[in-house]
Amino acid sequence: MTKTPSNKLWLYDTTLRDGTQREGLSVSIEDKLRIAHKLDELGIPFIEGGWPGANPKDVQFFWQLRENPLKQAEVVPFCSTRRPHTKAGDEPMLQAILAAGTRWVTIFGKSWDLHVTAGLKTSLEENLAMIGDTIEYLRSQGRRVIYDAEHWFDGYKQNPDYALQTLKAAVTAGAEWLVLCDTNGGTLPHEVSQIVSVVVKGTGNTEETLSQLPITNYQLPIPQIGIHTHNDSEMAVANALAAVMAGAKMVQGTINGYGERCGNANLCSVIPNLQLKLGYSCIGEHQLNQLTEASRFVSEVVNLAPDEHAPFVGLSAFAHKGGIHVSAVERNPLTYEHIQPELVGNQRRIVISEQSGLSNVLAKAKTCGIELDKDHPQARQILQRMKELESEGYQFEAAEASFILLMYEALSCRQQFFEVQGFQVHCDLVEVKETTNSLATVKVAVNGKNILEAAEGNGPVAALDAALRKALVNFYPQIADFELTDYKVRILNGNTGTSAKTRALVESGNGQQRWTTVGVSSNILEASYQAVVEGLEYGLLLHFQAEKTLKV
Ligand SMILES: CC(=O)SCCNC(=O)CCNC(=O)[C@H](O)C(C)(C)COP(=O)(O)OP(=O)(O)OC[C@H]1O[C@@H](n2cnc3c(N)ncnc32)[C@H](O)[C@@H]1OP(=O)(O)O
Ligand SMILES: CC(=O)C(=O)O
Repeated sequence: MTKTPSNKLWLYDTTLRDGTQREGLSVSIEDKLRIAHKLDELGIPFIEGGWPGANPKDVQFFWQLRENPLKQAEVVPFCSTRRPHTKAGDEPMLQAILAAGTRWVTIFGKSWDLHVTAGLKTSLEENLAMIGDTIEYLRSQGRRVIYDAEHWFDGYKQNPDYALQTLKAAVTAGAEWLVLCDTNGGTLPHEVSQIVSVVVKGTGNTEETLSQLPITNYQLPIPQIGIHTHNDSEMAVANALAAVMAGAKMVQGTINGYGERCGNANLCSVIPNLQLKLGYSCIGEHQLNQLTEASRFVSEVVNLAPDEHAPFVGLSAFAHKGGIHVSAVERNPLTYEHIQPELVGNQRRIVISEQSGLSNVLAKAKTCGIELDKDHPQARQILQRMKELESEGYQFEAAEASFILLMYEALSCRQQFFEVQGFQVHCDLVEVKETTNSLATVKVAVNGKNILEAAEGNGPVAALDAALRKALVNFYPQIADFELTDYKVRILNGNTGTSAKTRALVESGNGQQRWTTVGVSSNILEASYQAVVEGLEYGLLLHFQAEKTLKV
């Protein structure tokens, strides 16, 4: 007999149901299966898989999951109560969730009298019967029931007596969890605290009473309270935390906060806040430190760019740019970090820019294996040169590879793999059916040999890149693995018309790593050429210095 720790919380992920109600997010069955297995690995105990009666994909999902079941999580289908004036047993939707073959099911019903009369167009009594009959029927079929009280907070504010009657109908019929939903996302944390406290007291399951009960194997007295919040007032996470602090034991949310309209409570923020700040127990420590990876995995699968500024799991969540910050963080990370990034699987990053001080340069040098200190004669020179270039339009925070080359240059250890002696680009403006319309010629010197090469491309930068590779590949065969993966151009002072300066950012890769280089000029080709050349140079540098630590 294990006594349930009073700090134990149950997470309920609805990425595969409410998350897919986000505009612009659509997943295949394979995507859903991959995400479900990832959430299972993360230790989420309840995973809402979809609404099987609503579309064929969700039916298939539950069938396919049986062939490759989850290790620890309960997968849960979701459905509404029966329709007005029907029999629960005759409802095809309820048959569909039974056919999903799960232990648990989630049913949502109406708490707000307005929704009953204006939405369902039925009587308040009939809505109570719909909730009760549906849950009773599912219980009679051997299912355990989570009841989502839709529009709970709005309903309670308008007509508390009726809202409480809906919960009573659910509990009397056998629901084990009552999940209070802030469906429209308009409730504020102080209201959530107050209203959840009322319901928790009503169940008799306050922290004081719970601590005196002989609770075994994580079984809590029935019913327990859960929370499901939406982010329309940007309060979803705060409201979920407020509900837990008022006694809720289940938190529903989604990875990356995906969900209808402005989204749901973001579990990537809810979990570390609960676990690291409030001392609740949700998932294992070894699972918490997979949170960043899980967040990025899900954004990759659903094909949405990750939010780089997301708390806890974003690329910038522990990125330090201001020189004052970097100086202090290098001495003690607590000065500018609210948690250790590694606890959630993230990492500290130092950003180089005109906001940098010497500390940024030293920290960045260290990540390249270069041991510099503040008294090193070249350290301040690197900082000053970088700031001068930033004032001319270069941007190193997005182009670390160019900054590293600049550092090597200042330290007189920049290896010259090749020297570009000139280039020409010819653009064919005549409309042709073929995609090729640019021709570049380059003159390069390698190891004292002069090479003249030409290549075509579907644009001038592609042609230039191809000509350079052609000229160099015989000397450096690894160049065959390099590819230009992204190219961005920004006009820096647009009000000067065609004489404006251009910044070109080129992202290159070698199949294992990616790096970005920058060029700036009033000539767009010249800016692109600088970035392309540095891209090739940095790729070679990575290749030749892969294992070498440079000591200056
Ligand atoms: C708060 C939430 O997020 S709830 C989940 C919302 N998610 C979705 O709606 C996604 C999946 N939905 C669907 O695929 C479809 O809407 C379906 C299959 C569920 C229903 O489709 P349709 O039968 O064509 O109905 P439609 O979508 O137009 O309207 C919803 C119906 O559900 C009824 N309904 C809404 N809530 C409930 C409820 N709690 N209990 C019973 N019926 C309900 C509405 O009254 C309406 O019925 P009516 O058309 O007989 O008046
Ligand atoms: C159930 C649900 O998704 C909601 O009320 O928002």
